[in-house]
Amino acid sequence: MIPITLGWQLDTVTVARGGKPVLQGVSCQIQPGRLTTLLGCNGAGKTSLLRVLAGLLPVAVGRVDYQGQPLSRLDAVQRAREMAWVAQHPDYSLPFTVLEYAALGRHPHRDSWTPLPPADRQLLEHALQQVELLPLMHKPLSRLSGGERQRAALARALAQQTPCLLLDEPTNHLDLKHQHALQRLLQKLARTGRTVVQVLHDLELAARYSDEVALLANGQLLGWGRPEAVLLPGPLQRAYGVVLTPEIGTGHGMRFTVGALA
Ligand SMILES: Nc1ncnc2c1ncn2[C@@H]1O[C@H](COP(=O)(O)OP(=O)(O)OP(=O)(O)O)[C@@H](O)[C@H]1O
Repeated sequence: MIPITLGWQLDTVTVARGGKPVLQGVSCQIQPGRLTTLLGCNGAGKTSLLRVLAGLLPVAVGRVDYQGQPLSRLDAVQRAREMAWVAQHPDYSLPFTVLEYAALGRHPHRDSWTPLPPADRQLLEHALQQVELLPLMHKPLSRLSGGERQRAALARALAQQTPCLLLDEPTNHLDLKHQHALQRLLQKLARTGRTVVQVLHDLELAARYSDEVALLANGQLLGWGRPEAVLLPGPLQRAYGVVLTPEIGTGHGMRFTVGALA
């Protein structure tokens, strides 16, 4: 029987950057309807893995399938209709207002030379509302705070209306309230069938909201699954090089106590 494969299926993926392996033998399946968080220390390979999922980084060895087909069969426009991408450092140098910047998300769906149809305008306003930026829609990007710019990048991705969202440290620059609001929004999007994959550094935020976490170290996958099954003292120490003691809280995910630093 042929297994039904949805989302991404990675089989022993190895990737090199600058002649050095940055992902080694990574195998996993990312299914729709889940919020998945990639964790690990600086340089562990999280962004590289996210770029592989987006089709932005060639795979030296192994196989990446998306919706049961090799991902490489999709061209850039097809990928942009399937996956919205928020980079770790989005380009905010464009001389655009917030609304114009968010409208970039509609490009994969239309001819750039046609005016924005009314339905697109509604989508954009909804996306801006989801990240609480509607009151700033006519403000130039150059005059936004760091957190407001980050939310503009998220609005652009939401406006793209893709089945999948790939977000590299989407909580960068966000205050506490907006970090939690964003995680709740991502959880809600996953509940409606979207595939959401993000990179985070905050273990407690990841454990509280993610359906699944992936723990990476030196380009290898140490674990993939429910946060409480993966974020255990042994793998955490291997991944972060510090003693981390997890505690399962009541209704609020997990807490992590950091031991003495060497
Ligand atoms: N453009 C590049 N050329 C060569 N090597 C790169 C490039 N980008 C990243 N690397 C290397 O690939 C490895 C993995 O980097 P990656 O960006 O995937 O890590 P990360 O887990 O996302 O780290 P961080 O938490 O610091 O963002 C690192 O050793 C890094 O130095």
